[in-house]
Amino acid sequence: MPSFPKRLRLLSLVAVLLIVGFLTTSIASYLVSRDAVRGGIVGTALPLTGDSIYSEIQKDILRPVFISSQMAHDTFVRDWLLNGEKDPEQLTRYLNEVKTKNGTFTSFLVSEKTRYYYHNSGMLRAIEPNDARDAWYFRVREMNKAFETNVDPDWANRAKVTIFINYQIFDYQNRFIGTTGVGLTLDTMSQLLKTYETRFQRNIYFVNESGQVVLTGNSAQGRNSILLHDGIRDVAAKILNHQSKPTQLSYPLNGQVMQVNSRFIPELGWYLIVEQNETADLRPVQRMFQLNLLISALITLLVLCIAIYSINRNQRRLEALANTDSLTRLLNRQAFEVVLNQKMTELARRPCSLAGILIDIDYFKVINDEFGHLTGDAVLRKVADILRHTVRTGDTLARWGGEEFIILLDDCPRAMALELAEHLRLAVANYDFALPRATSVTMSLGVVELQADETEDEFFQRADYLLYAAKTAGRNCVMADG
Ligand SMILES: Nc1nc2c(ncn2[C@@H]2O[C@H](COP(=O)(O)OP(=O)(O)OP(=O)(O)O)[C@@H](O)[C@H]2O)c(=O)[nH]1
Repeated sequence: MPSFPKRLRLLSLVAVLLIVGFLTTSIASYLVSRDAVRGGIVGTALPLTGDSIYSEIQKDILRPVFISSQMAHDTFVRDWLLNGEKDPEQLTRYLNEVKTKNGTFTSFLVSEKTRYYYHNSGMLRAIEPNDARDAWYFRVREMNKAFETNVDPDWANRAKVTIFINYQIFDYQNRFIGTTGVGLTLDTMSQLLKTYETRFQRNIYFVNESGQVVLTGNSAQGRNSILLHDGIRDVAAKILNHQSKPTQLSYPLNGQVMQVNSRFIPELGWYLIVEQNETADLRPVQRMFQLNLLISALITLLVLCIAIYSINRNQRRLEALANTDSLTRLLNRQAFEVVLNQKMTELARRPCSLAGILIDIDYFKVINDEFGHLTGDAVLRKVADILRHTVRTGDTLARWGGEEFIILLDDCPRAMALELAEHLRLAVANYDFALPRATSVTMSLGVVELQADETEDEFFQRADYLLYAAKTAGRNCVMADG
């Protein structure tokens, strides 16, 4: 059985192995799950959200492009311009009809000849080359494509930010005669962003080429520029890269990690930014990690408890085996000597009477020789049983060796010890061991009372002497000192 420090070392080793094993598997599975969640956000969730919003936006922009194209090719529009813009009411009705039917925010026409700006609510004013608000017209006039998408404030509608589709109008000889189109309010897109934000729990917003937040659902409200905002400003330069290919970035914010997916939308000249705090998605993984650790700690504790219990139980069993005589199940000589030592120490502190009875089976060799060793063993076992059942509880009975037994009687004066010895002698002598030829088994006994200042050896010597005296006196008798 390992000694206490050895046991402690063994248990520590088991604990360390379990802890290291559990920690390694828990951490490894946490890292794998975390990477899977992160991979899901970065590789799938954010790009998909970006793609969905982008396609929604394209849909929203393509429809007005189609409406504007129809307006630019409408024979009524072209004839009305070519016929000298005679009845502005007629055009206003037309523009109003386009707006109402298609649910656009505004519809307009600018004549190249008169430079008048016609609006669905009537003729607004003449546009001026030097007016910054009208710069768009002179740009459209010169461009080599049929239309452009322009995000500008709508001056006819309290400068509300609007997406305009500016479509060139040509006469039947392909000469430029004006520009027409519709405007869309950004409210629809803002609503779309809000819906996506709520559904996917992500921040979705647009910034222009200089990083200003131009359109948001709810999340980026209050943000002016991504160049100034904590966290994202570290990656702002990488976002504003003019690439329509989606860019995937991440930045730390208040000890958490934000994953960002951004893409340039050429139709708008804006960047669509989809952001997600990965911490929220990682929370279940972290909770699972904590649960794993807790279970690991409990298992480690349980294993240690079982190990301690088994070690102690085995130790007790081994100690019992080491102290017990295997044939008779009585204490052996070593165990008896330990008990005697304890009793003598106690006696020094608290004087009281202590007696001993040394017992030897008479002519045991004859039993062995006549009936065999197995019968001899059986007799020894039976004598031990008789002694065990006859001594008082609290008395210490042991096999002293061979066919000898010893009893230590606590708090027992000589007379009482003598009485017990006689009782034992008779119990064995009268017992039928069922040996052939009705052979009886008898014992000789020596009874001693421990004297003050007597050593253990002296005590045994006297007991031995008295036993010898009983033998020489004819056996099957008890001899006591005094
Ligand atoms: N069967 C058996 N015999 C044992 C055991 N231990 C000792 N013996 C035998 O016990 C016998 C003891 O014999 P002796 O010491 O000569 O004494 P005795 O024959 O009992 O004669 P007295 O003591 O003089 O009455 C020996 O033959 C031992 O071999 C045991 O565990 N089993």
